[in-house]
Amino acid sequence: MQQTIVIKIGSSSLTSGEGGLNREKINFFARELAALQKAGNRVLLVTSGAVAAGFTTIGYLNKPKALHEKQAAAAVGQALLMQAYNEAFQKDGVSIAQILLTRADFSNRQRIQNALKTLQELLAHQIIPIINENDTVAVEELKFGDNDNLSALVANFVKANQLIIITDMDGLYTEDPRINPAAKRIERVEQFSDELYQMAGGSGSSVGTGGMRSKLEAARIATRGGVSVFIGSVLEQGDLTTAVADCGKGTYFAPESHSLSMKKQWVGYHSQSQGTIYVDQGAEAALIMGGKSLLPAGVTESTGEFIPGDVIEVRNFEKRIIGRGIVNYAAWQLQAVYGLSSEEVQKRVEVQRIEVIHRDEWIAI
Ligand SMILES: Nc1ncnc2c1ncn2[C@@H]1O[C@H](COP(=O)(O)OP(=O)(O)O)[C@@H](O)[C@H]1O
Ligand SMILES: N[C@@H](CCC(=O)OP(=O)(O)O)C(=O)O
Repeated sequence: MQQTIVIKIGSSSLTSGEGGLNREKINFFARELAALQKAGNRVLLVTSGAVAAGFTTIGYLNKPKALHEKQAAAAVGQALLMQAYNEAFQKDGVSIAQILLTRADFSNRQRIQNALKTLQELLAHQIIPIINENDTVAVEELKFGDNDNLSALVANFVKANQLIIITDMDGLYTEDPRINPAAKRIERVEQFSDELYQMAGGSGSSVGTGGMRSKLEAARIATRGGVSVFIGSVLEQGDLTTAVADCGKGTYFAPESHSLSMKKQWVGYHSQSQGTIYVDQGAEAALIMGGKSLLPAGVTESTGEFIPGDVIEVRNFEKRIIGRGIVNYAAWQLQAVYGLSSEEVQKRVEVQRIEVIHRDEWIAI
């Protein structure tokens, strides 16, 4: 069966710790991806490695931390990365294309629809799109940073069958094996839990960014969109095909059977939030367990200058994010009715809908 497969390769798998590209590895991955495409699949690559590839050319001794330095390194490295991929894929007679995206592009309907049409056109012509974050223009607060989340959004957007996240570790372990060598690998995940998130730590290498935590977040986003996910290693010839065939060296995540609608995906993951609403424990339970809408009675505070129709974040009494939704009140209207009954609210403000967030426009995170 022809499948649409998004493959994400992290910096740790493409570069050396001291910076610079590892051409042998790039040639190897190009061969693996070409084989997958020749087997009849639609293949997209999300690649990291621009910063790690470029920083030595600029003269930095280590992977830079300041944003302007990372952006400069990425500008140098992205060209080197594409040059290396181009030469590698040419050997297998495969053409490639470069796509650079930012988080802001996903929140803009027209821009992302254009990107989708471009991707579809490329795939129809057997060209492998190679996607990275547009590091030089991304603003710090809105950066993907690690590409794991970017790969999940891409996978959902193209309605991929599988997302394969290739890293330097053969899957998710009960603890970072670099810290505890006795940690055990988790073969399959059917359901996400707090316990699972506690296992996943940050990056263990000098070139990686998000570690297992951001990979787990990406797996959650993609599986909610109906995409199967694999996190693991691809080291030898045939490993990628094996990973796609459900017997790779890593951890598999089952897709949710009732995947989120495009609208809910947009609310939860693509859109930019314009403010935050804080709710009490009763409202949290109603939203999370009861499948109910949020009413003013459960709101304790809000921040941001939102207007009706904006997407906002919802946080609980511990200030932990619990979800996102489309708000039916302007910030000033909501401020006038915190904690009030719906009857009281109607006397004080004029709103289209009494619910602060309707349950159909709410997504738990
Ligand atoms: N529970 C865990 N299981 C496996 N790896 C983990 C875990 N927690 C943290 N890690 C770390 O995550 C790293 C992979 O993430 P990262 O360095 O961001 O790689 P990449 O560049 O491939 O995205 C591993 O090298 C490992 O040290
Ligand atoms: N867009 C950046 C990604 C940075 C990064 O380190 O990501 P990752 O290796 O996936 O954790 C780059 O190309 O360098």
